[in-house]
Amino acid sequence: MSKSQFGVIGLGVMGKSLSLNIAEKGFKLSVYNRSEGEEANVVKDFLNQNTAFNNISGHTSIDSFIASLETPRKILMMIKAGSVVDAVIKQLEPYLNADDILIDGGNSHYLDTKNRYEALQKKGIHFIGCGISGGEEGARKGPSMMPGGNIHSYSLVAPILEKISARDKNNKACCCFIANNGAGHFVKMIHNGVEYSEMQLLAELYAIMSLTMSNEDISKVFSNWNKGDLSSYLLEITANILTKKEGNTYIVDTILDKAGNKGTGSWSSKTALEIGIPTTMMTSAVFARYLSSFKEKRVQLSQHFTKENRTPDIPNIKDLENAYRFARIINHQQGFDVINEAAKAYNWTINLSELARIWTNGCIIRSELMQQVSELFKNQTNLFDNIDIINQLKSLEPYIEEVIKSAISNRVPLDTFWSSYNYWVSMTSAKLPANIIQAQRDYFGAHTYQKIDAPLSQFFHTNW
Ligand SMILES: NC(=O)C1=CN([C@@H]2O[C@H](COP(=O)(O)OP(=O)(O)OC[C@H]3O[C@@H](n4cnc5c(N)ncnc54)[C@H](OP(=O)(O)O)[C@@H]3O)[C@@H](O)[C@H]2O)C=CC1
Ligand SMILES: O=C(CO)[C@H](O)[C@H](O)COP(=O)(O)O
Repeated sequence: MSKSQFGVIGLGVMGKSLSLNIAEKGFKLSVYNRSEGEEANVVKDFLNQNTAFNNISGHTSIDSFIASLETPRKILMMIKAGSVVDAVIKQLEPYLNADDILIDGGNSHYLDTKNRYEALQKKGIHFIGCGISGGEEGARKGPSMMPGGNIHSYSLVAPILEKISARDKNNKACCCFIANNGAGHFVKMIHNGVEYSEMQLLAELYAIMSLTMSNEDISKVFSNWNKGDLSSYLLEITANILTKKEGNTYIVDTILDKAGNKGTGSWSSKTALEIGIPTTMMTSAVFARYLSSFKEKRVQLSQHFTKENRTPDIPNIKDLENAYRFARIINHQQGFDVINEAAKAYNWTINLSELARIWTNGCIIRSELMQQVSELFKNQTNLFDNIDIINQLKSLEPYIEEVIKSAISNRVPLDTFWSSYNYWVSMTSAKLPANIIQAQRDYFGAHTYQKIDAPLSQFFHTNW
């Protein structure tokens, strides 16, 4: 019997969908899932539910899984990130030979990927840390794929990865080699950071609009926006979420307002803090999720505030639309800025235009704006180097100001909209009050300061 061209380890949400996608594209595939305890029937159930595919073989032992694969082996791990990945690599290692290719498609931390890449490289095993985005549906129909490692190992699996990934508007695969070692997982991490802000902006719009509007009406506005330059996957699904009912009840009205997270947003923020890039929006979106988790405390404290019996004064739809347009540009600039700086720090050559291109379809942050960003990055690496973007943000400024004023008057927290505004105003201010910070630092700690009227190489100290 001929051997399989590809193997997938892990038949969870993503692993199952990717396996079906790979099989559908005609590749002979082997799948493996652990089979202890509750997991006893995972592989059997998967095969039984997908009898239409006769090119998938299922395995519950590593021995038979490995023996079923042609060499060099090409294996995708689609498993829980963290120590599980190390444990599975440890299980696989005795069976792997030089030139075999192991891909980690989960949301692993890029520094873990770097370490795994270097450890496996010593044995001649190719390791590819591949960010994959698109959720369950994207994985089944075509995700956006962000492989990192080295270009040689990528070239060995490119025919499969590029075949199963989404297509951009020119029918090109939404998959390309990102850069060395952990770069693929790095950009996926920042993708998720941008995703956090995009989600939070929509949640904040919902917060302010629902003061006077029904779910149905908010959904109509979002659907309308989704027909033009604001269109995005997240806007589309949020419009759908708002109208979904169970019986007579809107499901969204019954969902507890405590947001979860699996870590990639906070990793993005920590990384940005470490390399000194102000990703204020994704960071405030992470904190907004954390704040939401204090539900019991919030309920207790809210008792000190009675709702005023007056009609809320909410901004008009045009203000909201333009504030949203403004904040999304800032969010994308911040996300790509941290990627650009990290690329310098880690010596990665990342083509930002190409990265934005593979995010135009398949992934969670796919959007019309991403398409425009991909075009803009053909000529520059910073959106603020484009005069049309500056003029657009300038013209949008009054709208976000109206939205913020209204949020204050209605006591609605708009963490991420505020962040975008503050960032923009700071970034476009020639003078900030950091002279006071420098004086304070020098006062209490003799940290010294530079002067506006002296060469920047000179540092001064005052005996305050
Ligand atoms: N869901 C999503 O939208 C996306 C998820 N990802 C990432 O992809 C990866 C998989 O996610 P997803 O499919 O959603 O997760 P699931 O929880 O659905 O599946 C997790 C998989 O990991 C396996 N696993 C868990 N613990 C162990 C262990 N100790 N030893 C061996 N195998 C183990 C599970 O096996 P078992 O069934 O036996 O428990 C299962 O196959 C994660 O890193 C996730 O962050 C990336 C993009 C999108
Ligand atoms: O990677 C993803 C989408 O791109 C996953 O869905 C991820 O789990 C989302 O992150 P979180 O659970 O922290 O919201």
